[in-house]
Amino acid sequence: MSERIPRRARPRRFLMCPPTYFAVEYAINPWMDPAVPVHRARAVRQWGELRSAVEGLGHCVELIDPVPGLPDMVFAANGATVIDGRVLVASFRHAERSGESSAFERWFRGRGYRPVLAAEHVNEGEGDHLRAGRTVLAGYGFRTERAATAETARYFGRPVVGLRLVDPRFYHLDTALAVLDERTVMFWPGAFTATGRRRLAALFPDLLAVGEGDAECFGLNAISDGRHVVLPAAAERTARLLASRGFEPVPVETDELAKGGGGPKCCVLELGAATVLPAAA
Ligand SMILES: CN(C)C(=N)NCCC[C@H](N)C(=O)O
Repeated sequence: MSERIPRRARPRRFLMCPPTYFAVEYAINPWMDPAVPVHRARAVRQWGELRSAVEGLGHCVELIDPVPGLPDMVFAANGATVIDGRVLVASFRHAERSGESSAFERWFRGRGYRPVLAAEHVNEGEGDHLRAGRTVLAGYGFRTERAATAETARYFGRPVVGLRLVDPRFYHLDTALAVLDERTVMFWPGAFTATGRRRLAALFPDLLAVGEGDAECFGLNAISDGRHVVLPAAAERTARLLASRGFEPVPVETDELAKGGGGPKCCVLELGAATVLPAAA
């Protein structure tokens, strides 16, 4: 199953937030250590390269203004979940990030998105909600709460499959699993319960397991358009696995941003399909 499968890129629109105020001033995940210096200029450069890589694949990037005092806002994927133009604005687990909700809500309302709803339950947006065809995979346990699953299903009118996360290093679903296309998912099995692993196996004919080492360098925090997969350069085994399946890995350096506990996917929030054709497809 593999190299011969023709992979088709789907152009998307993404929302990103420049890391103007990026810093590690508190620790709300196991990767953050305020004692380790952050080189903001390097983070800004890596973020710029990520943006260029995404745009270079033919995707559109829109920007939200960063807000002083919200150093994690660069991880825009957490700001909301957007499906078919409906917006469910995140409600953050930690007070340190709660100010981001109103910034994202204002952005969506200002751009004319409707409806826009502030989530009632703790719900960290696309960090824990990944689409696979009509189904939404919903991680819960560390950030998003289990009750959010029902709210997400009601609001979007889509089947939502809850997946409990069990390893605190992989506190958001998109640190432990990447949807490559409607039938192909890659994941690190150790981040899930036996029930979760069974659910994934039942849903995806092509379920690719990656090793713990690549998961630890955020190799699963990848952006797939169905053909190209943007992922951290350090995840070399994952890149080889993807290539063997006919995907085109696009490595980027994001180790400075990783000090905040995220990778490439954390920095982009999907807004929907783009109308332009991808240059690289
Ligand atoms: C995949 N996504 C969106 C993430 N994993 N987000 C990174 C969030 C990092 C932030 N310091 C936090 O701990 O919330």
